[in-house]
Amino acid sequence: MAPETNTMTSTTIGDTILKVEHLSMKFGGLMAINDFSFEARRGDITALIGPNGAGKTTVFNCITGFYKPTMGMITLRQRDGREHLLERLKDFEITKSAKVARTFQNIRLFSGLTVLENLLVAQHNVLMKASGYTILGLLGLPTYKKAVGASIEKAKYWLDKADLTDRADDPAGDLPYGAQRRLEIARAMCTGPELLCLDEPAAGLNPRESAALNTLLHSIRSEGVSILLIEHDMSVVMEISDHVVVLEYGQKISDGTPDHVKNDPKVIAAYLGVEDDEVDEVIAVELEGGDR
Ligand SMILES: Nc1ncnc2c1ncn2[C@@H]1O[C@H](COP(=O)(O)OP(=O)(O)OP(=O)(O)O)[C@@H](O)[C@H]1O
Repeated sequence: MAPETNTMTSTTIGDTILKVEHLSMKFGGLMAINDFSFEARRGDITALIGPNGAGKTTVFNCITGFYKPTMGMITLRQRDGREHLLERLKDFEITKSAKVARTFQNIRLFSGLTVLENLLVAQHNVLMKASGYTILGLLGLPTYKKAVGASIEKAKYWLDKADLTDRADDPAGDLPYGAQRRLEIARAMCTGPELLCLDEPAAGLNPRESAALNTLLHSIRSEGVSILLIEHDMSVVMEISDHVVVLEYGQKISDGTPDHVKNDPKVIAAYLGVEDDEVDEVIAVELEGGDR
């Protein structure tokens, strides 16, 4: 069990951790997200998929405080029952108070710092709090020393989970691409999130790296941490997700289990690039196919 990570119990499985209601985001004349609602359940891996430009990253940016939505409500419900309206919080409060962590499409590590240092820097907030924000605290307070010990334990734990222990002292920038992706996720886990948002974590990975990523995500889920994922690689989505939500042109077109979504004619039409007025035709053909 990860240091300070809560255990998943029967009372917490299956309840809602994130509720997005009537979310809209307008950029000038472009309605990037239009009245979009969905829920992510605690302990699930929820995937947000859709064609290029559908609005997936915009939704992530609204959830994690990088954008203020034009309209809508985003509620994060913590294990202890506390609720946070994310659209009202600043991005750092979303990480610190609501316990939402994220990674980005492009890797954002401290490439000159070692792998271990990247994981310790992520725990800066906890360490500073334990120091009482004073130099005396840094030098002598027992609470600070205890917090340092706990941070190192947590870093070691996630190094192991991300299969990076043997690279702990190497500069992060020297790691192969797939290992850098896992380090980013391990670093996000060191902030102690309840919800982890991953923007295309499998992009650019080879099959072996992709399998290592899946193992890491499964182990995160087994700790009771919920995952919200944007992903283009359908084999990753279908293999690891409990729940899939599909966006097209900023609107939800499907929502359900991977099997449900995979067989949804609207999703098939969206991915095949069928025009709106041809969707009914595609659906009819699919339904006929289903009857055979
Ligand atoms: N800051 C911005 N200013 C103006 N338009 C934006 C901004 N961010 C996103 N958009 C537009 O909003 C729409 C949705 O973009 P978004 O990046 O959210 O889609 P996406 O589904 O994540 O795409 P991809 O799969 O290609 O990453 C696009 O038309 C995009 O050009």
